[in-house]
This record gives sequence, structure tokens and C-alpha cells, in this order.
Amino acid sequence: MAVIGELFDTRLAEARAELAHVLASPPDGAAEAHEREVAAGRLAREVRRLEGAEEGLVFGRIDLADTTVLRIGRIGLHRDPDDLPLLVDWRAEAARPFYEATPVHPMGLRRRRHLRLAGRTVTGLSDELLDGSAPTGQDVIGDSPLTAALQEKRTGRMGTAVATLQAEQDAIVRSPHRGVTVVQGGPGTGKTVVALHRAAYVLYAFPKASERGVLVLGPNTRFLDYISQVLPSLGENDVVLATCEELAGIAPDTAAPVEAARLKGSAALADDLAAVVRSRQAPDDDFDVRIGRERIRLPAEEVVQARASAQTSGLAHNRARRLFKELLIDALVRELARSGAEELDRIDAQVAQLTGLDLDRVAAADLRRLGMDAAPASGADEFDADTVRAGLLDDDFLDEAVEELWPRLTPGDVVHTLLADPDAPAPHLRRLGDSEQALLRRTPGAPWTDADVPLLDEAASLVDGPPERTFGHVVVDEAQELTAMQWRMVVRRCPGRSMTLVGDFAQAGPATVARDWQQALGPQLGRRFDLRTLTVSYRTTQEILATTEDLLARIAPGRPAIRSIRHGEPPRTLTTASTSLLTTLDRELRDQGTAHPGELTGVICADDRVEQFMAAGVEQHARLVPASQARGLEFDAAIVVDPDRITAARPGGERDLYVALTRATKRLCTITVTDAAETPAT
Ligand SMILES: Nc1ncnc2c1ncn2[C@@H]1O[C@H](COP(=O)(O)OP(=O)(O)OP(=O)(O)O)[C@@H](O)[C@H]1O
Repeated sequence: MAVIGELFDTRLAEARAELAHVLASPPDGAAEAHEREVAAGRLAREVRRLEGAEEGLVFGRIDLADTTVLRIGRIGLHRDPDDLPLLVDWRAEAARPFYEATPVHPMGLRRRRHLRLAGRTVTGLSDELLDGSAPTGQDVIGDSPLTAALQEKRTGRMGTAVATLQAEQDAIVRSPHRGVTVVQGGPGTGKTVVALHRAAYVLYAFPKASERGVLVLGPNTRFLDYISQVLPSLGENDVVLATCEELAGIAPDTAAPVEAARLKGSAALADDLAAVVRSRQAPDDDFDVRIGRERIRLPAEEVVQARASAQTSGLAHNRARRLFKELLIDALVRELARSGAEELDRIDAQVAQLTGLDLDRVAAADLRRLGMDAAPASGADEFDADTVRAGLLDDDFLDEAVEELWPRLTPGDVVHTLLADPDAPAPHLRRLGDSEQALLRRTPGAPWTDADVPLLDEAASLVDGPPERTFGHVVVDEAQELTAMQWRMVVRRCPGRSMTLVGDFAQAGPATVARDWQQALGPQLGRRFDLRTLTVSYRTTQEILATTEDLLARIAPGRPAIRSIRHGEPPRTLTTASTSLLTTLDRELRDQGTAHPGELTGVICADDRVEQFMAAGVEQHARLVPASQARGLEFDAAIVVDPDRITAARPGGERDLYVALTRATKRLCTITVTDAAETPAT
């Protein structure tokens, strides 16, 4: 162990020194400055990687039957690349038995040891003997490391489970499948754990995917904050964590009403957006333009031909506009050459008629006298097509004329036209009923909502082309939340279709229309996904799961109940009148604070109660979470306030309630309100 610590310190000191050296050496010229920047970036990443892995660097050891010993850690460490590693990276194939060996399939192991460290000091050991041999004085048979890990107090940030990944989880994390893997499972079954460890595994094991980077997409910034520590502690800092809005680079001003969000999530709107863009691409009409002092008219056939070529080029609207313009200019140049030649021939003919001279012959005779070649001249030869073409490309008047036919568009223009213009070509949208159309109707200058973001992103891809940043692998957590339009956003950013998607339809929010993975993914990814199911809850106690069985049967009929490895107190219910709600909540918070000091309590309530509870100072004692944002979060204790109000607040509110009730690792208290006077209208 001490040797590993020393080697780690040396590596970290070397990386820091090298970084300091690179930053201190002044670059000589632009090329060197660039090289220096690249080297500094690489070294800074290496320093961060090592620093992130320092805490709990070594957490396991396996002793093989042939007496080989391997120590398992967050990163790998070798003295020399050709030597056996002193520390095996948990993702290496050699570490697999640490996670997957069982007494029935010992995978060549005699013993598996879990270590607990405080800094560099080993504070706990626990061994499992896998080959059926009797423990010796060297073996420490103690508490299961998983039990110990689960008993730790919640901190408000998710911790890594790298030391205790369970075999069914590990098999998914290490899956060699490079396409789409879908992981489903009830609350607390470790879907997020699997998703994040999978992201780290992909970076390690799939070099192509890691070159292009890994994206982890989460439902909101509260959730991303909750999981933000996990990957750095696995030695990975290069993963991009984002919400859909961050991915699109758009900050919406407000949240859309649920019904509008559902409608805007429909993939049919993608066709409507494409139709709006196409409708702005050159009508079947002549092109009439003034060039210098001349008016030139291109017939409609020329315009139609240029449009067809631009449209079939595969380029997005604003890029295809350039091609369209160039094709029109080619046609104009041909037209100018033709009309110019005609004009010259007409002048020659007039001169010949008036003077009897053939100007072409005179010019040729002059050239011969000067000893130069006398090629037969024609009007077309005197026309410098390249110069004319270049001039037209830069001509502002011409560009204005093209703008009339094929205007440059912004994503906002396109979405606004679709939602605001009753004459816009929008076959799918127009098929909706009047009330639905009214929900989608947009007035000029209205703020953009979160549900507009995928529409704006779709429009951006139509007018400006595919997103600049794409990823080699995408992990989507709470994937049941994504609408069809959001799936399109995701797929655009993952051309290789290499993804890990985790979620649970029993926890779906109100904007989700799909009820299973086939419905959700089929349109974008077909049937090509590997579906895995996790069956054991590591969060929600068996007692809490038992009280949610009826609710689960209503929201996900036929779904087998999951089992939990945790047991806790039976859930309690307090009943109060609405006028006493704050007093009851305050008393409960104080009681829990006294009985269980240092524990993290979450108060989950209908969104419209948050302000009132904030004003009452609830956040001094607990995390206050609107029910719409509770997905994925976890607390030692949860107080769910006024379940009826949560259920009534949004369509599919029973699923919000199910999420709220399954957040606690130890105890759940539900406060019901007896008088429904305050229940909001739905
Ligand atoms: N193998 C494990 N070792 C230690 N802790 C684990 C393990 N698997 C899951 N956990 C813990 O169980 C809790 C629930 O895990 P996680 O949040 O990944 O579940 P989930 O399926 O994503 O839940 P939800 O459906 O609510 O989103 C977390 O505290 C997580 O750290």
C-alpha cells in the first residue's frame, strides 16, 4: 500500500511540475503557443484526474487461487508500462472478478477483499472467501461492504459505488455492446450508478468513443449538481454534463404548460418545421434582377433547377442558399454572355451597314500587322466570365434580390413562423383541434419556453446544419422524461448511436407520451437496443416500497414489485388542517433534527407550495424540493407534504407522487391535509 501511495505522489508531483514548467516557458511564435496550450491542457487534465482519484485510491484486492495478488483502485498505476500494474484500474478486464465472482463462479479467486480508507490509512477490511476454503488468520470476515456503504449518511451529493458495484450492475457497466443499451428498474435500483460508471467505462474501454467525448444528459441542473462529484472521483473530468437546454445552448425564459409541452414534444412537428423551411426556398417564379444598368430576367425553369440542385445537395438552408445563389449567378453569367454577344453582333451589323466595314476583319488585319495571332473574334470572347462572376458574388443588389427568393433564416424565425403564422405550411399542426392549436399559438415577442428548445434546436439543424459538437457516447439519465423532439436532439449529437439510456416509465413526468422504450425510441433508434432490468433497490426501504404497491399498480399495471435490500422504520402519516400545516411541518422537522442529528431531510411538496415554505424558513432544516424536480434525488428522510395536492397539480400527478414517496433511504413521513380548500385547480 505504501508503495502505491509513493508512486501516486510521484506521478502527481511530476504532472504538476511538468504543467508548471510548460506554463512558465514563454512560447516562440504562434505555432509554439498553440503547442504549449495543447500540452498545458493535457497536463492540467492529468493533474485533475490524479487529484480526483486520490480519495479512496485503493479499495479492493483480489487473491487468485494461484497466489497472484491484484490491488484494485480508481485508476491504474504502473512503475513501467511493461511491468505488471501495482494498482489495477477498476475498469480493466483483470478487475472484473472483483465485481462478478461468486462462490458458485469464483472466476479463479480465492479471496475478495474490500478496504476502507481514511486518507492513506486503512480503517476497515472485509474479506469474502470464494473457493470454499476455511478462513485463516489472514482473512477478516466482517460486515458486507455494501451494507456499510449504504449505511453512510446522505450528503446531498451522490457518491461513487465503485467499490461495491453489484454483479448485475457491473455486467451492464462492462457490457461490450457499443450500440444502445437501455437500463430500466424501479426507484433506487442503481440506474444512475450504472449510467455514470458506464460513462467512465466507455472512456476507458472504447477508444473511438472516448476520442469524441462522452455526454451525460440529466433532467435538470439540480439533478446534475447531485451527480456532479461521481465522475471526477472515478478519475474522469472529460465528461460533459448537461440538460437539454444547455446542450442546445438556449436558456428558455419560462416553463411551458404541460399540455403545450406534450404537443410540442411530438416528432410530427419536425416535418412541419422542415416544411416551413422549404416554403422559404424560392417560389416557381422568374428571377428579375438589375445588374449595373441592365435588367436581366431568368426564366422560372432556371430558378427551379437551381432550387432543386440546392435542395438535393444535403446542405442546411443557409448553406444551401450559397449554392443556390452561385447557380443563379452561373445562369446570369450565361445570360449576360449571350445578351452581350447579341448586342455586339448587332452593333457590328449596324457599323457594317453604315460604313461597309467588317469590324472583325479589320481587327484581325491589325493584329496580323503587329505580328500577333488573329483568332476569329466574337462577342462571347470579349466577355470575361470569371470576372463577371466574381463581381456578381460580391454584388449587394444581387444578394438582396436572392434574399427575396431564399432568405437567410434563424431558428427563431422558423419556429415563430410555424407557431404564429396561420398560413405557414404545417400539415400536422393544422390537423390538431382548435384548443390544441390555441395552446401552441405564439405571439410575436413572447418568451421562449423549455418546450420550445427542442423545436429551436431542430430548426437550427435545418437552417445551419448539424450541431458542431457531437459525442462518441451519450448517457441519458431519467430517459423516460424525453419527448420525441428531445430524442431527435440527442440522436443528432451521437452520430455513432452509441448510448446508455436509463429510466423508469413508472416515474415518467407529464410531458412523456410514450409508455415503454419501444414507443419512446422506436422512431429514432428502431428496435436496435439491448434492454437490461435492475431488480434490487439500494435506496428505498422495503417498508416504503410496500406502502407504494397500490400506487404502483395504478400507474404501472402489471409491473412486478421490486425488492429492497434495505429495511427501515414503517412510514408514518400525519394529518393536519391546512391552517396548521406550517406548524405541523415545523414540528416534524424539529423532531427529526433532534432524533437524527446530521441527517439529510428532503421536504417534497407541490411546486406551488415552494414559495410559501421558503418564506417559512423550511430550508433552514431541510432541502426543499418541488415534486416536479424530485426525480433521481435521495435523502436520509423524506417528508412528503399534501400528497393530494401533488397528485392534482399536474396530469399524471400520481407518478410525481410515486417519485416523491421513494426518495428516502431511512424514513418517510407523509403529511396529509384534511381540508381540500387550497387544492389547486388542475
Ligand atoms: N452497488 C452499489 N453500491 C453502493 N451504493 C449503491 C449501489 N447501487 C446503488 N447504490 C446507491 O443506491 C442509491 C440509489 O441509486 P441510484 O440513484 O443510482 O438509483 P436509481 O435507480 O437511479 O434511482 P431513481 O429511479 O430514483 O432515479 C444511491 O444512493 C446509490 O449510491
